[in-house]
Amino acid sequence: MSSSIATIHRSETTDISPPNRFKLRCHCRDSPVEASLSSNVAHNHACGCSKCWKPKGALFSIVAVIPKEKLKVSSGADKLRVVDETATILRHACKDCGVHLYGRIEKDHPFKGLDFVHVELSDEEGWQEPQFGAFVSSIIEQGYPPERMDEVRTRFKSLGLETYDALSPPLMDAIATWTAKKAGVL
Ligand SMILES: N[C@@H](CCC(=O)N[C@@H](CS)C(=O)NCC(=O)O)C(=O)O
Ligand SMILES: [Zn+2]
Ligand SMILES: [Zn+2]
Repeated sequence: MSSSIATIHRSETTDISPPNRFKLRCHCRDSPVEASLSSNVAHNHACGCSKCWKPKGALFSIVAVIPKEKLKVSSGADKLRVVDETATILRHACKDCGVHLYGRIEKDHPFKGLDFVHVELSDEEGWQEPQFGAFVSSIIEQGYPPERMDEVRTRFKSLGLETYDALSPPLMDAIATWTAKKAGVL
């Protein structure tokens, strides 16, 4: 891994014992796809972008990262397909119910080595709480009335969460630092 950001994430995640106890499951009643996670997640947040999976009717996705070696597809791997092969995050969805089990980055990128996951797909408690709202303005692109954005941002504030129209400043700084190092200007 060329970037330090995955190291940062790794130091923030905690191993869970016994390994593979925590499972994410798709919404299929029969033979759900299962991913087993062996650590907690980091940078959990609400994402308003159009690409991250959210339950029907939800305005935001809840999405976090976990080192990819901490995630194993433990059942139903044959039902997974990549939603968009051209995206940076290769989101692996169940072809029957559409739920995204994990998103992985294969190309050179500051977040390569981290998988994107939705902990609401787990029955367990104790996951990191959402830390901020990201890509908030993107909900307008999906039909949300722009004149009602104040309500959305106020709701986040009432939950003690900042809102951003990209990622949070520390994550944007980490991406920019990676890019600057790659370009040789840092
Ligand atoms: N406004 C766009 C934003 C999409 C976007 O840039 N999403 C971010 C947050 S998940 C991203 O990192 N995307 C990379 C990818 O989807 O591969 C949308 O709503 O579709
Ligand atoms: Zn499914
Ligand atoms: Zn997103």
